[in-house]
Formats: sequence, C-alpha cells, structure tokens
Amino acid sequence: MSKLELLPAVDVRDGQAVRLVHGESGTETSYGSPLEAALAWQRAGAEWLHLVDLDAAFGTGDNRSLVAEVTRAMDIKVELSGGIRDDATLAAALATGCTRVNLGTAALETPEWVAKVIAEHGDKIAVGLDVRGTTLRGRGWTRDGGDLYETLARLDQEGCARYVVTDIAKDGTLQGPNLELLKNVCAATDRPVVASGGVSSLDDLRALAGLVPLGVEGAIVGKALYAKAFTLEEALSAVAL
Ligand SMILES: O=C(O)c1ccccc1N[C@@H]1O[C@H](COP(=O)(O)O)[C@@H](O)[C@H]1O
Repeated sequence: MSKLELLPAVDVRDGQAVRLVHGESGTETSYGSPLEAALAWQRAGAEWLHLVDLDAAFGTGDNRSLVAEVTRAMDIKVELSGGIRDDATLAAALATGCTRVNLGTAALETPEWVAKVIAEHGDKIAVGLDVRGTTLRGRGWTRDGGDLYETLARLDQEGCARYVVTDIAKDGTLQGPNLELLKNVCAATDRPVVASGGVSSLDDLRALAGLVPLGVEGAIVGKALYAKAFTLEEALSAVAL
C-alpha cells in the first residue's frame, strides 16, 4: 500500500505567509516570510510544498515573482496554485519549474481552456475542487461555480489526472477533515485525490491515511503546522508505512 503524501502549505498574501479561516479575506494570521516557511518545511523532511498565491486567487494583485522565487529555491516537489487561469499565467507558473499546478476558478469558468491544457500537459495539471456542501466555489471562494459531481464527471472525461478537494467549511478551522466528502469523491472518480481542509491532529492524518486504498493520495496541512499542533516530522512519522 502507498503511504499518504503530505503537502505542507504556504499561502501567500501581500508578500507574507498567512493562514485564513474558511478562506475568508480579512481573517489572515501572518507567519512571516514565505521563503523561510517553505525552507523550514523542506528541512523538516517534506517531499511536497503546496504553494498558493492568495492575492491572485482573490483578484487583489499577485505575488507571482515571490512564489516563483520560492518554487525555484525548493529541492522538493511544488504544487502551485492561485490565479492560474489563462495561457500566460499557466506558462509563467510552469516556467517556475513547479511539479504541477492546481486550477480552481478556470475549471468552473473556462472549461474549454481547462480541457485543452489537460490534453496538453497531462499530470502537470490538477484541478482544485473547492466546495461548500457539494457546490463548487471560485474567485477566492466567493462565487458559486456549479455542482461538484457534475464537474468531476466532466473533468474525468477530459482526462484530468488528479483533484485537490477542499471543504471550505473546514479550511483553517482545525476541526478535522471531511472524511465523508473525501470518500464520496473517491467513489465518484478513479483519479487520485489530495485532501485539503481541517487537519488538526496526527489522528486526522492517520484517518486520511486509512483512505489511501480508496484513492486519497495526499493531504495538505496548513494551520495545524503553523499553530504547532504537531511538527512536520511527527506528521511524516504518523503516516509512514
Ligand atoms: O487556500 C486557501 O486558503 C484559499 C482561500 C481562498 C481562495 C483560494 C484559496 N486557495 C487556493 O487557490 C486556488 C484557486 O485559485 P484560482 O481559483 O485558480 O485562482 C486553489 O488551489 C485553492 O485551493
């Protein structure tokens, strides 16, 4: 059996590493330099970094040169997201050398473009399914974007390689992941799923590791690491086989 991959998160707003609650603008807690945070996760043994340009996701500017600098400084795999919505932003994101990009809003608003880039770039493209209930949200999670399962079926048909599933109601709350949602998504697709939102404890990570046979490939960990609920070393040990 494969082990659960862990992706510590660095979300960047106004040049700072931050965590939000429910992804709501204005709820930021700042954790300083994104580069220092990313290097700290790398030193602690991370194999992946989940790096988000929140300003680009919200449409309040961008941190593109900073996230490119962070990506280039990493020796580990980087999943890059936030504001990747057209050929120019995709080309800039891929030029950083990131391992893959995660598309959110574009999958809801410009499905033809997303189908095209999935066909061109294969598993370098993941789609972020950010949901409240079973309704997708885009543009910084401020706008409804259709039904989760209809969109998933469409993206599966188009050959999408992987999904990053975030329960917005859980994100940044330290209330535990939505295991039911993840099981339902895994039952609806044969593509790997990266779980995001709510991880609060090593037991949460063990519960997510228990979903690996169903299709959960990885887990994004944010607030719990910054709040020091556990260390990344402890998290990696908890999911080691
Ligand atoms: O990660 C967050 O906390 C977050 C909060 C609010 C909006 C987006 C957030 N993150 C990620 O941003 C990308 C989507 O960006 P876009 O819609 O493609 O511009 C996606 O990975 C979200 O999970």
